[in-house]
Amino acid sequence: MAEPIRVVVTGAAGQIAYSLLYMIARGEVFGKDQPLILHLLDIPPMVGVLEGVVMELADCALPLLREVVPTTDPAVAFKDVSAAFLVGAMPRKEGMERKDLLSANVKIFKAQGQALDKYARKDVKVLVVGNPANTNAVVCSFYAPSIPRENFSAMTRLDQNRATAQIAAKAKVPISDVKNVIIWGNHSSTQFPDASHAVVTVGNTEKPAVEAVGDAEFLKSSFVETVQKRGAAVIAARKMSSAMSAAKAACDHMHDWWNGTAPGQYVSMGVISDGSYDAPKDVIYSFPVEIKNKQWKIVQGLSLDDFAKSKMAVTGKELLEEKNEAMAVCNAD
Ligand SMILES: NC(=O)C1=CN([C@@H]2O[C@H](COP(=O)(O)OP(=O)(O)OC[C@H]3O[C@@H](n4cnc5c(N)ncnc54)[C@H](O)[C@@H]3O)[C@@H](O)[C@H]2O)C=CC1
Ligand SMILES: O=C(O)CCC(=O)C(=O)O
Repeated sequence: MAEPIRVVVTGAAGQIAYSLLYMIARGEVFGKDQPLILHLLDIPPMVGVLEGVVMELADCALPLLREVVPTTDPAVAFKDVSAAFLVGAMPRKEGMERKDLLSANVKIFKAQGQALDKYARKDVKVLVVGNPANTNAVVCSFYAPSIPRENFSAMTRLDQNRATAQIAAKAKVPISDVKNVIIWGNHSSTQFPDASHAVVTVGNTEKPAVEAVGDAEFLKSSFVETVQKRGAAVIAARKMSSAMSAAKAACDHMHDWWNGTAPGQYVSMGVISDGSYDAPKDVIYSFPVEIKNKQWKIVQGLSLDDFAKSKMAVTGKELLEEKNEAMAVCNAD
């Protein structure tokens, strides 16, 4: 069996981590023959809760889990990690936009970028979940200059999963028969969920989603709005933000980054923008990517109509504004 790898989850005493840790420790992300040492980071007031999480992980009796390291010290948490799930941050409450969290959360990601730079492996794969995820990821990368920018990503996989589920329900097919739905831009209400390149298997035939769904207007209106506002809808219903689905999406994201995407299939990830599709450069923008040998590549050459271009411009502009605001907060520190 392989040597254990070290994986850190921040916000380890929180609600997303409560689902996420079990999935990682079961082998659903890094494989069923990859032993793990889990580093759990939270803040001092949560030490008691963290102890309970450690007890429960032990009580799960998971063969791949070789060691658990609970800590409030970033130097311990990030030491030699191969993968980092940066979940720890304040979640929004009803009536807030995700960017309202910016000034509180961005400082966490500055400090964690600095700690990653100092203590983590240089090939660490970093997934930022804590909101505003794209902007936190850009900040984290900025403060970790010794780690390639390509190693920082933000989670839009939950949006992709939500969009895929909407299309599967509308086309009346199992979720596994829908692929290549794209999330462009920011993990916010300006994101653009795009089904125009998605493919649905009906019977034994692959069809464009627009044909399988049979309702082009739906794909441009209520589909887009439902996905954009799904996080808020869950908060309104649960009085807490999405957790089980967020944990599942984090596993999907890291799983595909680690293991690669199937031929002809792409997934959406917030990654450093090179200006593809006229997105602003140097923000973390969600693109469709293909992954091989743990390296993502933005899918090129997809056609965009004026509707798509206008939506993508709005979300790109928001990301630039968020980045400027975040850097101002960091510089004021
Ligand atoms: N990108 C996405 O699709 C999604 C993002 N989120 C975001 O994930 C974040 C976490 O959500 P939940 O787990 O529901 O929140 P939660 O409040 O249940 O847990 C957050 C945990 O982070 C800890 N924490 C705070 N500051 C920390 C620091 N400096 N270092 C380490 N830990 C720290 C808290 O003590 C708490 O235990 C929120 O910002 C939420 O908005 C949630 C769902 C989806
Ligand atoms: O919507 C939020 O602010 C919290 C959780 C989240 O990001 C989501 O459910 O998409």
